[in-house]
Amino acid sequence: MTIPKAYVPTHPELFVVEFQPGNFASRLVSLKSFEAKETIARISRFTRTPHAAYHTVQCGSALGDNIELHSDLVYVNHSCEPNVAFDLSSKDTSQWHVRALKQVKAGDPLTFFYPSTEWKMAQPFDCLCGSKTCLGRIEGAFILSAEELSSRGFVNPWIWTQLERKANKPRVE
Ligand SMILES: C[S@@+](CC[C@H](N)C(=O)[O-])C[C@H]1O[C@@H](n2cnc3c(N)ncnc32)[C@H](O)[C@@H]1O
Repeated sequence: MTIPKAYVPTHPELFVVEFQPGNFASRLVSLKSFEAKETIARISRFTRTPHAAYHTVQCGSALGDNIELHSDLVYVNHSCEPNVAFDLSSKDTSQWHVRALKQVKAGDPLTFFYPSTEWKMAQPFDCLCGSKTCLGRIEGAFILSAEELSSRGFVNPWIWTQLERKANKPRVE
């Protein structure tokens, strides 16, 4: 994504967006260090949308439970070994936040595990995270096992609910 014409940084004290030419190659880099479990930012600038897209984040298990981020947080890429969690588990949306899963140093790109929010992604992609436990194609949680999910630090509750539903669904022969 190239720099959008009207771009204004939303968290200039916390992050910088490194815009890269080419398809979806931009990323969000931390300007500060954070300890594991520390809250990095509230997820506060968003609107609900019924339409899932590559830039939306799922926030529940009902059809249309998606939010559109109107902040630099939209540039957080996926990693199979993420350093932050997008925690939208509270019923109180003012509690939704991004939290460090491990130590984050100034200069580190921020990454979260997309299947921790997304059951079935609108736009799957081949992961370039380069981690040892990289899953390859990222399509959402629906094709992953409980083991593959639970080793990523944090997964939102609706993903566990949807996984349970899938496991209890009678198979159609
Ligand atoms: C919400 S955007 C994140 C910001 C994006 N990098 C950009 O330049 O706009 C999500 C898209 O970024 C790309 N992306 C994110 N993480 C990736 C990864 N680990 N490997 C390859 N592409 C990734 C995918 O195209 C994905 O659909």
